[in-house]
Amino acid sequence: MGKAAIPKAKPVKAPKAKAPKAKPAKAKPVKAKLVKAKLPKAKLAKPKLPKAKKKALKVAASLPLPPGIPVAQQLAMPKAASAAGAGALGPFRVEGAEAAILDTLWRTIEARRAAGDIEHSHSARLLARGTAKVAQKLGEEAVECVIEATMGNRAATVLESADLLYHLLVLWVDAGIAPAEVWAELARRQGISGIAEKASRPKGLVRAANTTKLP
Ligand SMILES: N=c1c2ncn([C@@H]3O[C@H](COP(=O)(O)OP(=O)(O)OP(=O)(O)O)[C@@H](O)[C@H]3O)c2ncn1[C@@H]1O[C@H](COP(=O)(O)O)[C@@H](O)[C@H]1O
Repeated sequence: MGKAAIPKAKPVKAPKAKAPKAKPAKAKPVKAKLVKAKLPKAKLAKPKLPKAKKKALKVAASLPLPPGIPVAQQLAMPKAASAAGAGALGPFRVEGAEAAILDTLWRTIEARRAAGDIEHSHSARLLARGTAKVAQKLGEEAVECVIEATMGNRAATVLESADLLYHLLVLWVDAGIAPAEVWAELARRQGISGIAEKASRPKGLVRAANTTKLP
C-alpha cells in the first residue's frame, strides 16, 4: 500500500519544463493590446458616415433648414457631443441667431395679430382660431419635440424646438404675455436650486387647494 504512493510523486517535475515556454509568450500580449486599442476607433469611424448621409437626405427632403445652418455638420456630430453642454452648440452658431430673436419674433407675431391678415399670416390665422387651438398647437409641437429627442434625432429635435418656441410665443401673444415677463421670472429663479425650491412648497391638502395637481 505505502509503495504505491511513491511513483505518483515523480510526475510533479514535468510542469517545470513548461515554465520556460511561457516567457516568450509574455511579449505577445503587449502587441495584442495595442492592436485591440486601435480596432474600436476604426469600427466607430466607418459606420458614422453612411448614417449621417442617410439622415441628411431625409431631413433635407422633408424639413429644409434655414440658410446658414450646415445640415451635414449637425448630423455628423457624435451623440456624446450633444450632452456635452454649450460646446456642442458650436456648429449651430449663425450670425444674428441669438436668444434675442425671441423678442423680435414675439413683436412680429403681435404685429400680425393686430393686422389680422388671416390670408397671408399663419400667426394671424392661428390666433383667429382662438385660445384652445393655440394651446392645442403648442401641445402638439411639444409632443413632436419630445418624440424626436427620445428617438435621439438630434437635427429633427432642433427643428421641432424652433416650432415649439414659435408656438409658445403665439400662445404668449394670445394670452397678452410679453416675453419680458417670462425673462423676469427666469431671472428671479437664477441661483435658486430647483430641488430646494420644490422642498419649500406647501404640501398635501394646502398645495392641492391652490393647484389642479393631486397631492
Ligand atoms: N417661426 C415660424 C414658424 N414656425 C412654424 N410655422 C408654421 O406653423 C405651421 C405649422 O403647421 P402644422 O401643419 O403643424 O399646423 P397647421 O398648419 O396649423 O395645421 P392644423 O394643425 O390646423 O391641421 C406651418 O404653417 C409653419 O410654417 C411658423 N410660422 C411663422 N414663423 C415665424 O413667424 C413669422 C410670421 O409668420 P406669419 O404670421 O405667417 O407671417 C415668420 O416670419 C417666421 O419668422
